[in-house]
Amino acid sequence: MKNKLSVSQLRLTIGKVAVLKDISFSLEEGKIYGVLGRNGAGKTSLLSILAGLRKETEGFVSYEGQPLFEQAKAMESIGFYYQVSEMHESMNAQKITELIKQTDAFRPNFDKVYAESLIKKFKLPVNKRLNQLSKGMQSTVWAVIGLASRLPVTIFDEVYLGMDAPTRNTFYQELLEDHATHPRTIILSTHLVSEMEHLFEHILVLDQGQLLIDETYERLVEKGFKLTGNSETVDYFSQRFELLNVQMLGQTKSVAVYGELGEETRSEAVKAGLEVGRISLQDLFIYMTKEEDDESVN
Ligand SMILES: Nc1ncnc2c1ncn2[C@@H]1O[C@H](COP(=O)(O)OP(=O)(O)OP(=O)(O)O)[C@@H](O)[C@H]1O
Repeated sequence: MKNKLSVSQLRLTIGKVAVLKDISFSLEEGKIYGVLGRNGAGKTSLLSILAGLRKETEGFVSYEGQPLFEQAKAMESIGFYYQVSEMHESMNAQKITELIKQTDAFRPNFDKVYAESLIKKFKLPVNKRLNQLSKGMQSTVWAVIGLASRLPVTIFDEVYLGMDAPTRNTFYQELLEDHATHPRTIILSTHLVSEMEHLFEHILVLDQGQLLIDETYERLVEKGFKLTGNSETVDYFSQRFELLNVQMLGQTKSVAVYGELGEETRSEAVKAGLEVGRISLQDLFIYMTKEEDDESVN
């Protein structure tokens, strides 16, 4: 598949703070990406660079092979939808109907009929101004605009945080259905890992400004697993992998590890009496991004 966006040795420094550190990856056409990271990991900073809204300090960011920043084609093709409170004041003074009309005029792929059907589905009051809506409703309006714009690259930076659970659920369903009929590159940043993981085809994990993981969803969840059993046997097998977490349950040891297990090692481990289990993406994310002094992770 063709690469849409590429990032090479990207660094972003703000003041004296190294916000993004030597990041390289490519995003393919038509895939849904999850960008995961704890608070302050650098998600918004990275996504605003991908949207061409911020310039990197060092490195190279390209859209379809051309430098991205201030490139007209990239600006027309990439949409960035983020948390409501940060949206521009003048936009928030508009009615939903006006916003739809305006978007229809400047986004060539915008599907007005689809937008109106979503507005109905989400029960949004079309004649109210955005700043008269609740935070969750405002987020939903931007999610609707983002979906119906059908841009080649759509970035949702935690736009769903203000929505309640049923609204988020409808948004996820719509996103999957619309992506199936109109494939395009979609990037979703979140820390709502367990509730959104079914959406992702590929995952990037950021941690303290570094890219920790760049992996397909399938391979990522396959590479995280748990070995449980006799302590010495667990140690013998787990030393071949990256150790993520250790738990002692009496004489039984349970470790979460990351790496290529392979069928041969799996059957050896099972033969040696170990239980080999899966770990959820959420746990994998927690283990990989925990800090030394985090007490919430045992
Ligand atoms: N304008 C700025 N001036 C100084 N530091 C900044 C600025 N913008 C971001 N940062 C710093 O960059 C780091 C990454 O911030 P960013 O907003 O990209 O993280 P995030 O992963 O999106 O976090 P969250 O999940 O909390 O929204 C943080 O340490 C933040 O304090």
